[in-house]
Amino acid sequence: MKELMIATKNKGKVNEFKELFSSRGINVKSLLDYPEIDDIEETGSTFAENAIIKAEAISKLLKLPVIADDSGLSIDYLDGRPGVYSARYAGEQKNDLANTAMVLVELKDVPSEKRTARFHCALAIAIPEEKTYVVEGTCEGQITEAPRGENGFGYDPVFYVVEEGKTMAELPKDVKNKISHRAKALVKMDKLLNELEVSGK
Ligand SMILES: O=P(O)(O)OP(=O)(O)OP(=O)(O)OC[C@H]1O[C@@H](n2cnc3c(O)ncnc32)[C@H](O)[C@@H]1O
Ligand SMILES: [Mg+2]
Repeated sequence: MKELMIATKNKGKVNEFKELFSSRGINVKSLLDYPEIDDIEETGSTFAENAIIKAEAISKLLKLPVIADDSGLSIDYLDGRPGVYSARYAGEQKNDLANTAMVLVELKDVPSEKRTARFHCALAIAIPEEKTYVVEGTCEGQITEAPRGENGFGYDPVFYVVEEGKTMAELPKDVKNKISHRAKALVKMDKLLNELEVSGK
C-alpha cells in the first residue's frame, strides 16, 4: 500500500485523512509519528499561504512529498473571523471547547439569519525539487446557539449543515467525509495526485 505524509499534529484531521485516503488505497502518516518536530509557525494571511508554508517546511525536513492542511471557520457576522486564527481563537493552548464557547459568546442574541458561516480547507502538496500545488474546498452552514453532537472535532458541534438538518458533529463520519470542506478539497487533490503520480496509482 502506498503512503502519504500529512504535515499535521491535529488528531481530528489525521483521523479524517486516514478515512478519506483508505478508500483510495493510501496509508496516511502524520506528524503524530514525529513528536520531535515542532509546530511550523503559520505566518500567512490566507489558508492557502499557511498550507504551503507547512507543506514546504516539512517536505524540506523529511525530503518527502508532503501534504499540509490549513483550515478554519469564517463567520459572516464576525467579518470572516476566526478565519486563519481558528485554532488559537481563544488562546495559544488551541482548545476546541474554548474556541467554540468564544464564538457562541460573540454571536449571543444574533438572529439565525445572520449566523451564516463556512468552513475552509486549503490542501498544499510540496514535492522535493518540484513546485508546490494548492487546492481548496468550502462547506456552507450556520452557527448554532449551543453545541450539539459528539462526532468530528473543532467547531463541528456548533456548525449546522442546513441540507442535512444536523450539526457537523451530529452527522455520521461517512456523511461529513462526503460534504466537508476537507472532502471537497481532497477530490481536487486526488486529481492532482493522479496527474503527478505521487500516490503511485
Ligand atoms: O496546523 P496543524 O498542525 O494542521 O493543526 P491545527 O489544529 O493548528 O490546524 P489549523 O492551523 O489548520 O487550524 C484549524 C482550526 O480550524 C478547526 N477546524 C479545521 N477543520 C475543521 C473541521 O473539519 N471541523 C471543525 N473544526 C475544524 C480546527 O479545530 C482548528 O481550530
Ligand atoms: Mg495550525
